[in-house]
Amino acid sequence: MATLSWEQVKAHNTEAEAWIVLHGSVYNATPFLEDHPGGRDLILDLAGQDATEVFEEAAHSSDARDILPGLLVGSLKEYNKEVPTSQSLIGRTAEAHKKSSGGLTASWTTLLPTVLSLVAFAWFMGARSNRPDGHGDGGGGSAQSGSDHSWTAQLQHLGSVGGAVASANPVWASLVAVLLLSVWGFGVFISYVIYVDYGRLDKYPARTRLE
Ligand code: HEM
Repeated sequence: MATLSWEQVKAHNTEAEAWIVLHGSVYNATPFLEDHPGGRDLILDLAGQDATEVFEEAAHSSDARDILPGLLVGSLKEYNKEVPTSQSLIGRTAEAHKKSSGGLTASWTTLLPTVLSLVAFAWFMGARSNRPDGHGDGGGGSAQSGSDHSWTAQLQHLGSVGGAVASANPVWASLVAVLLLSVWGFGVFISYVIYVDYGRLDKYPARTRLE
């Protein structure tokens, strides 16, 4: 690949030879001028110059970037500017978004309800088997002790009702459990799809600006 100097780049500032510099590489934009969705003038105004910042500010898509290799002339001899691509900005924006939501990343939002339900289930089962009477799970418990109105007693009661249903009709109980799990899984899946889609700003028009 040809190594070019700034003098050479600056000399190619006409419509017939409109060279622009992007991230230290030199491109001849002339064949693409008429096809540029942002208009030919935007590129022509920058002919013979470094267009990296404005190019990235316009958040060009990966489709736009795929055009570049076909226009490549060479690389600039000296170029030490580090301009992040809007593609990497998108990655960082998604990352920052994750952090700003209190560390509740996609995997946590998936894991947390699972862990909590498992803990609650284990606790219910434990509480149920530790009941002093051990019988009458279906409706018993309302007159067990003075603490029955506390939330823990209510939860234990709920657990014992669940346990009674499960032992009375395990097939039905498993079907309900599977149904609930599927609804929950579908919810997690949909929120994840929305999240990932949201993070992919490159899918939207180039005029989308990154904050
Ligand atoms: C050879 C270099 C360039 C190529 C291959 C290119 C390619 C494209 C493509 C394919 C789009 C459509 C949207 C997308 O896919 O991102 C676009 C839009 C755009 N480009 Fe470029 N571009 C180049 C240089 C520039 C430069 C130097 C500017 C300077 C400001 C610029 C500004 C814009 C703007 C503002 C839009 C949005 C147009 C709109 O949404 O109406 N582009 N470009």
